[in-house]
Amino acid sequence: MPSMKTKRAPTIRSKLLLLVIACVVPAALMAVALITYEYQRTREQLSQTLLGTARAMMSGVDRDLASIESSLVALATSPYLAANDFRTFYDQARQVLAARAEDDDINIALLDITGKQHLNTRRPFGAPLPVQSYFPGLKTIYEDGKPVITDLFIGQVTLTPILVIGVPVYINGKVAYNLNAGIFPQRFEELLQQQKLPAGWIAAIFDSKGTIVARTSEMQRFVGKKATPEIIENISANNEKIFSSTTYDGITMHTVLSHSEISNWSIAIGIPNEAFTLELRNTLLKLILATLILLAGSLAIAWMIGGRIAASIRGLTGPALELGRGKKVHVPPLHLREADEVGGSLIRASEMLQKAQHQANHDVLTGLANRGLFDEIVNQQLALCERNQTSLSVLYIDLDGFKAVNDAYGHETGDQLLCEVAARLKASSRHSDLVARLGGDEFAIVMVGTGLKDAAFFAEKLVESLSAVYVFGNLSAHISASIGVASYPDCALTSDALLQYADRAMYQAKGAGRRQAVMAPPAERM
Ligand SMILES: Nc1nc2c(ncn2[C@@H]2O[C@H](COP(=O)(O)OP(=O)(O)OP(=O)(O)O)[C@@H](O)[C@H]2O)c(=O)[nH]1
Repeated sequence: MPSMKTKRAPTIRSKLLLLVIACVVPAALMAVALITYEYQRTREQLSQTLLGTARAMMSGVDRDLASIESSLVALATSPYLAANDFRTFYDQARQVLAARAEDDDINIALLDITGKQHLNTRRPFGAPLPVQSYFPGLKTIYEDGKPVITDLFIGQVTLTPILVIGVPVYINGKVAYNLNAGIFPQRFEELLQQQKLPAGWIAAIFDSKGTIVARTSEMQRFVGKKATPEIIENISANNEKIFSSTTYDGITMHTVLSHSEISNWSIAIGIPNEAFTLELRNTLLKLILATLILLAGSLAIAWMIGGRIAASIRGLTGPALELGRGKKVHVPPLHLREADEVGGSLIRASEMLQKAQHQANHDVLTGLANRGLFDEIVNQQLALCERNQTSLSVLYIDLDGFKAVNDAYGHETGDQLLCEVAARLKASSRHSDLVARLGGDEFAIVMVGTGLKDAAFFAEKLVESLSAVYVFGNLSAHISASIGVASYPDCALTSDALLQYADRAMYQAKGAGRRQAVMAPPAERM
């Protein structure tokens, strides 16, 4: 026969643990996916909000520049310029600056085409001034007569980074001078600070070449410096952009950039990536921790419940074995409905088995032992008698005149009479004796530890008891009994022989006139 490897089936506990894992892990993964999705959404929303802020800041800068430019354009029409009255024009320019109270970081200068400064509000009128000033875009004012906003450069008077808005001054239809306003970058730093960005966030303004004009932090260190290549690359794209960049200090920033078509300047706002990811990481860590706690708790509960279920099921093992042995099954409460139901089924199966066993060994009408059981018990008891040197007697009982009762009162009354006979036999015999119905109106009794004489004495009494009138309602029946008695070891040594001799003696009783007991003679012993 081929060898068969039996694989051990998984336990309830392992199945429950698997169930818990199958429930908790997908839920946790789903939560991770949702949190990550939410994180991406928030990041996207924040990017859009930031872009809006950058756009608003950029137009604030544009408005500021435009306002300065328009003040200059108005001043450039001053009649004092045409009259070469620079002294009065100087005072007028100062008044314009004074009217713009917040503009102490602006100065006004008047230059001719050679770059000679005729006045500069940063110096008293008449004080020496650079004879050949130059700023980027100076020439174009004379060439195309249009205002210019320069990039950041080092001013000749202040020797610090500065930028200039220059407008043409027309005299007799020709550009005779350029009137310009020098603006310190600090003006834009203030504009950035007004936004009150959260700590760690950085905003910066860049001119058209990507030079840092203002920055929310470390202004002194960075002003006039070129932006990082990533920023410059995105500035040149001339668009609104959301991208990742790294600062000079090596901090990776989530950056938004807004570019102005008017000034050609740009504003960038950056949030450290760390600020973004830290929140996500913390949330994910909390989720993982919560999942682990939940998993551990659920596994512990599953382990406990699995143990209880297993104990309930194992509680059925004993009753199942009892059932197998044909014993009456007792099932204790198992505290699990299904196990209790199986236990109940085992009890019912045991009851059915017991009933079947009883039916196999007993007479259906009287409930007495049948011939099979009688033979079995006689054989068992004979073995004991042989070992213990004790005696045993068999009484073979046949009713006299029973057929007449059947015939006179019917079969049912005959049955009732047979039951009454059985009851009288049971009532007369000892607990240790076995009463059997061998068939029809024939009965037998095996009397353990009883010799031939005692058995014969008992048989005679039994004849009288069985011959007493039988009353069923208003019916009364008269029968009697003939009994043959045989004993071990006096008459026979085997069950068959004992029954045979008792039967023969019973026939002798019949032959002798019925209603009597006859002993099998010891002489007939085999
Ligand atoms: N009511 C009933 N009658 C049965 C049953 N089994 C057998 N009999 C009848 O019992 C009778 C037994 O026959 P006999 O032993 O000849 O009847 P008897 O009148 O006692 O005859 P003797 O033994 O010679 O006295 C038969 O008529 C059977 O049909 C039973 O279970 N119920």
